[in-house]
Amino acid sequence: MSDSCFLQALGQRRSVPSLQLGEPAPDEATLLRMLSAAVRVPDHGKLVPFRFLRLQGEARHALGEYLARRSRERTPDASPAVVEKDRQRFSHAPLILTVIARLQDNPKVPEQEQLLTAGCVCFALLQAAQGFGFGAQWLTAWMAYDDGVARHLGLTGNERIVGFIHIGTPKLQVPERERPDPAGLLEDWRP
Ligand SMILES: Cc1cc2nc3c(=O)[nH]c(=O)nc-3n(C[C@H](O)[C@H](O)[C@H](O)COP(=O)(O)O)c2cc1C
Repeated sequence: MSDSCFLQALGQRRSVPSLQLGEPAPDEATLLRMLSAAVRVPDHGKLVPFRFLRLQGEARHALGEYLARRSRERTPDASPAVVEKDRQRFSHAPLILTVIARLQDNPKVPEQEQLLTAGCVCFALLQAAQGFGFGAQWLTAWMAYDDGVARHLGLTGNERIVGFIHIGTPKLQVPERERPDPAGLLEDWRP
């Protein structure tokens, strides 16, 4: 990829809402190439403070059934529409990669940096998915922060869900949305 293609890709990155993601998902070889891109993140101390948990096929629907139960447990007066939304959350995109931060005690690398590295992995996955012609969206919602969900997915005590990266083939071209004006965010520090 020439520099200009690379810069063009950076300038065109956008998410595709999970509801608009359908089959096919990346095949195994493509997925591994996407993961190779995603693991090339800045990583202080080379701790590799992340791992991936793949959700695909029937496992997505089984997780949806659990989420519906958990949703009712958390909010007994949740409306049927809310519970149904939770049941369906993982049923749209054909592939969801759960990016899990593995937090380690390290005198030089605080937890925040390890979480940031795992966040970079999420962003790199979005870029890689788009680069391979797929669409992707980084979602969290309550299920990323719920202890019951974490246990259900087999996380250990030092692990955190940083994002569910929904990946598939876009069903439509997503319109551009307004972006911040970078010049307005830039200041010079003056002593
Ligand atoms: C950590 C994180 C969590 C997010 N969780 C959600 C979410 O639960 N629901 C949602 O609609 N968007 C969520 N988003 C926003 C989408 O990933 C995405 O940024 C948004 O759809 C706008 O698209 P864009 O990436 O093209 O700007 C989240 C973003 C981040 C960084």
